[in-house]
Formats: sequence, structure tokens, C-alpha cells
Amino acid sequence: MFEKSTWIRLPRNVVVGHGVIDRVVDVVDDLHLQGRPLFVTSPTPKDVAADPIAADFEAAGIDPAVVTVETASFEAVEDVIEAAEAAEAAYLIGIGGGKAIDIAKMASHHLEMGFLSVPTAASHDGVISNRGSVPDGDTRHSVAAKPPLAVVADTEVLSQAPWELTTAGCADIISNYTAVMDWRLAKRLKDVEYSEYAAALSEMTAEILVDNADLIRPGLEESAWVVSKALMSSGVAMSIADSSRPASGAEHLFSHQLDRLAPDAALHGHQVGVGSIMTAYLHGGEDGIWRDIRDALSSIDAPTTAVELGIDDETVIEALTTCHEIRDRYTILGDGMNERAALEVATKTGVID
Ligand SMILES: NC(=O)C1=CN([C@@H]2O[C@H](COP(=O)(O)OP(=O)(O)OC[C@H]3O[C@@H](n4cnc5c(N)ncnc54)[C@H](OP(=O)(O)O)[C@@H]3O)[C@@H](O)[C@H]2O)C=CC1
Ligand SMILES: O=C(CO)COP(=O)(O)O
Ligand SMILES: [Zn+2]
Repeated sequence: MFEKSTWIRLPRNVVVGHGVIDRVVDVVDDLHLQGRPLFVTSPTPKDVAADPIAADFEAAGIDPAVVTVETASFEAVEDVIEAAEAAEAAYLIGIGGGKAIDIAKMASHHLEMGFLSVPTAASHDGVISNRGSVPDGDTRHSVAAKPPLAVVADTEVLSQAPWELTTAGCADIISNYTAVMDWRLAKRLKDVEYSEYAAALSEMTAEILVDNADLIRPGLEESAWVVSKALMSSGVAMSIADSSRPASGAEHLFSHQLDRLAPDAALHGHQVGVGSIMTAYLHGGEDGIWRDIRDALSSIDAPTTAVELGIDDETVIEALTTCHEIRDRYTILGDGMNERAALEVATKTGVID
């Protein structure tokens, strides 16, 4: 008897385009959400977007509460839960980069409330996904949550954000190539749960982004449009898989370890991009796709070397040799690289000199 079942949760409304930040109140209305919202934001996104959105809510007779978070951590999730209870909030709105959106996502999941996702930067593919990503001591959790009820992605806001945030989002998408390679390897060697649809969507998203690389230029609002669609599509792949596997393999383990060894040195997307060059080399060797990944990254101005990341060579080697311990996720790193092998891959790919 065939008894398999699945439950794929996706947002009900996805609103993307010029000036749509003015439509957040309409989106809330369309979802029939009642009561007081709690805005979860971080310092810059508060000025850029949360304050103007709050003014729109006030004009509509709704008094939003606001909490500002500084780091992606379980403490921040606790703070938001307390703020929501104190404000008697009925739903949350995450407004900002990956940090604010992840925290809003996890707090709303705990509170069993809906949330909306309002990205202020096209810097990561967690905008729409059903996962949160949180460092916790020596490890990094991929936390199950629910996707937003709606996403409101204003391409004007996204295109006015610093250019490197957009290039980080592109690199997070380009890293899907190696994430999927790792997932297929883990399927073959460890029989992990695998979805051909999610893997294909994730790869196709990277493909379309790379094919449209010439449209991705600073100050061009069309770039924010192209990148936002890719970020959403990649997030949907994670929701279909009910795992971050389609978008997170060994290149993400490398980045998560850099976050521990060199906090705030570089953006998440930039780190995973550089990681992806090296893990592509590990998968395919000299003739594999690592050069294509490197060239795709440099064509959209994303870093391809440790120097460009602002991270020293020793830290790159330490991250490569230890990042397999971050979480129980089988990848091309297997049970870990030794130092000589790490030096070889980092040098051969030009990540270090
Ligand atoms: N859940 C998921 O599926 C995924 C989660 N992630 C997570 O997302 C995080 C990475 O996202 P990222 O966006 O890079 O991180 P942040 O949220 O830290 O944002 C990066 C920087 O951009 C700033 N910023 C945001 N919007 C603007 C703007 N409009 N103008 C100027 N500055 C702006 C932030 O300001 P400020 O310092 O004021 O906040 C911050 O300094 C990581 O924690 C990663 O693990 C990534 C991919 C997928
Ligand atoms: O960043 C992600 C996908 O781009 C997901 O993060 P995790 O590696 O924590 O699952
Ligand atoms: Zn990522």
C-alpha cells in the first residue's frame, strides 16, 4: 500500500515591484489579518522601510509595535517572542535582511502566528523559505518554521540598498549548483530524503540568474527584479524539500564556520559563493564547473578570493578543515579535509595565493 504524504506550505501572496512597499496595509487587509502587528526589524531597515510602513499603518488606524534586533540568535528570537506577548501582537512582519526575516519567521512559528516578509535587501534566499538559520555555539541550526503568509518585495527599495547586498544574494543563488551536487551525493551514499523537483528548481534558478547576469548592474531596478525572482524561487525549492538542502551544502558549512571564526567579516552570500568555487573543485576536479562558478560570481562583482572577502588564508584553511562538524549534513567534505588537501583546493582555485 502506498502511504506517503507531503504538506508543502507556500505564501498566499507574493507582491513584487516598484513602490509596493506602500501596499503592505493592503496585503494585510487581503489576508484578513486583524489586530496589532509587531514589526521585527534591524537598525538600517528600520529607517529605510519599517518607519515608513509604520506611518501607513497609523494612517489606517492601526498602531504597530516595533522591535529592533541586532543579531541572528536564539536570544533575539526570545526577545521578539516577549515583545509580541507584551504588545499583544496578532501577527508579525519581518522587515530587513536575512537576520530580521529569520527571527520574525522563527518567533511567529513559536507563537503560532502568521508573519509577512518584507525584504529590504536582495541579499539571501530566506525571504520566502520555511527555514530559519541560527548559529548556536559550535553548531548552526536549520530550524523548521513556516513560510510567510505574504512577501512584499519592493524593487525600488532593493535597488537602492548597497550594491554588495545584491551581489551577495546572487552568490547565494549561484551556490545552489554545489548545494544540489552535495544533496545528490548524500542521496547516493547515505540515502537521504531527496526531491528531484526541488533539486531541479534550485538548479534552474541558478541557471536563469547566470543567463541574465548582464541585467544585474548597480543602480538598475531591473536587477532587483531579476534577483528577487531567483531568491523567491530558491526559497520555494527549500519549502518543497522541507529542508534547506536544495540551497545549502558544503559551501554553506564553510560560510557558517567563517561566521564563527571571523564574525561579520563578510556577507553570508559572498562567503557561500567563495565556498562554492572550492566545493565545485572537490566535486569535479580541474575540469569540473568551478571556473564557471568563479566566472559567474565575478561577472556580478561578487568576491572570488579570500582577500576580497577580507578573510586571511589561515582562517580559510581552518574553516575548510573543520566545517564538516558544524552539523550532521553529509557533503563532499565527508568526514573532513586534512590541511594539505584544504591548501591544495584553496590554492588551485585561486581563493588563496
Ligand atoms: N532561512 C533561510 O532559508 C536563509 C537564511 N539566511 C540567513 O540570512 C542571513 C544573511 O542575510 P543578510 O541579509 O546578508 O544579513 P543581514 O540581515 O545581517 O543584513 C546584512 C546587512 O545589510 C544591512 N541592510 C539590510 N537592508 C539594507 C538596506 N536597504 N540598506 C542598507 N543596509 C541594509 C543590514 O543592516 P543592519 O546591520 O542594520 O541590520 C546588515 O548590516 C544569515 O543569518 C543567513 O544565515 C540566508 C539564506 C537563507
Ligand atoms: O542559507 C541558506 C540557504 O541559502 C540556508 O541556511 P542553512 O545552511 O542554515 O540551512
Ligand atoms: Zn544561503
